[in-house]
Amino acid sequence: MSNTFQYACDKHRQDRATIRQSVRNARKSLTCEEQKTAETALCINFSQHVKPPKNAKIALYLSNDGELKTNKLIQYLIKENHTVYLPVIHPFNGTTLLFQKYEENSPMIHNRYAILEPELNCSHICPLYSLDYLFTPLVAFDEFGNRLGMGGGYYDKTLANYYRNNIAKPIVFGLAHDCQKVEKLPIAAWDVPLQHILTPTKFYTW
Ligand SMILES: Nc1nc2c(c(=O)[nH]1)N(C=O)[C@@H](CNc1ccc(C(=O)N[C@@H](CCC(=O)O)C(=O)O)cc1)CN2
Ligand SMILES: Nc1ncnc2c1ncn2[C@@H]1O[C@H](COP(=O)(O)OP(=O)(O)OP(=O)(O)O)[C@@H](O)[C@H]1O
Repeated sequence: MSNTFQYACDKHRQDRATIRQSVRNARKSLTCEEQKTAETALCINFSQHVKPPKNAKIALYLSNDGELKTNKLIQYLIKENHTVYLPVIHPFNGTTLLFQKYEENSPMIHNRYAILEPELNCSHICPLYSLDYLFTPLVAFDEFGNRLGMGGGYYDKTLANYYRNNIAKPIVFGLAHDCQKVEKLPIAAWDVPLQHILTPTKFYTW
């Protein structure tokens, strides 16, 4: 590998890490009150812009690290007779995600990042292509629908074949606070762009 190419790669990685750190700090400094308001506004904005099919299968996540809280949205979706799925880090490869059905009384455990996930139960796993909607967490997004995550590459790896194979389902959304929007992200070849982003006040479509 040439020195120039190596320098460009290192710079790119460093730029992504800098944005990741500054946006993580911004969302973590939101007050409890701001988080609560955002969580309620998200439910309202969802019901105005997103019209799931009847009895839809919808993957979300449980919030961590200042992420937009999803608890109210999950309760709302269950009440509307949709089925909610949460990510579980794959027990064998440890690098991709499975999506497991979540109900109020589902047994939960902490994963390696101390994020709650359903205790693995193979009969409750939904194949990716049977999900109607997949809501991904993200650290930063830009006006082109690019997504920067926590840096584990879990969603990118899970969705790697998605666009290549031109698969219709699931529709992939990002969920974020408004303060997570940046002008332009330095993108990587493996980044999976989003079709929609929902924030407490906006709905973006590409
Ligand atoms: N709520 C939520 N769930 C999710 C994700 C997410 O971004 N948010 N993920 C999205 O992919 C996956 C988990 N990915 C994650 C990757 C890194 C860290 C994290 O906190 N990293 C620490 C360093 C941890 C270590 O030292 O091992 C850090 O950067 O401070 C958290 C989640 C699956 N579940
Ligand atoms: N499709 C893929 N195939 C192989 N490696 C991948 C793939 N996607 C991502 N990676 C690897 O994962 C690492 C982390 O990727 P990246 O920084 O884009 O994660 P992220 O999008 O921020 O995290 P996440 O998707 O977990 O929220 C990268 O260093 C890259 O090498």
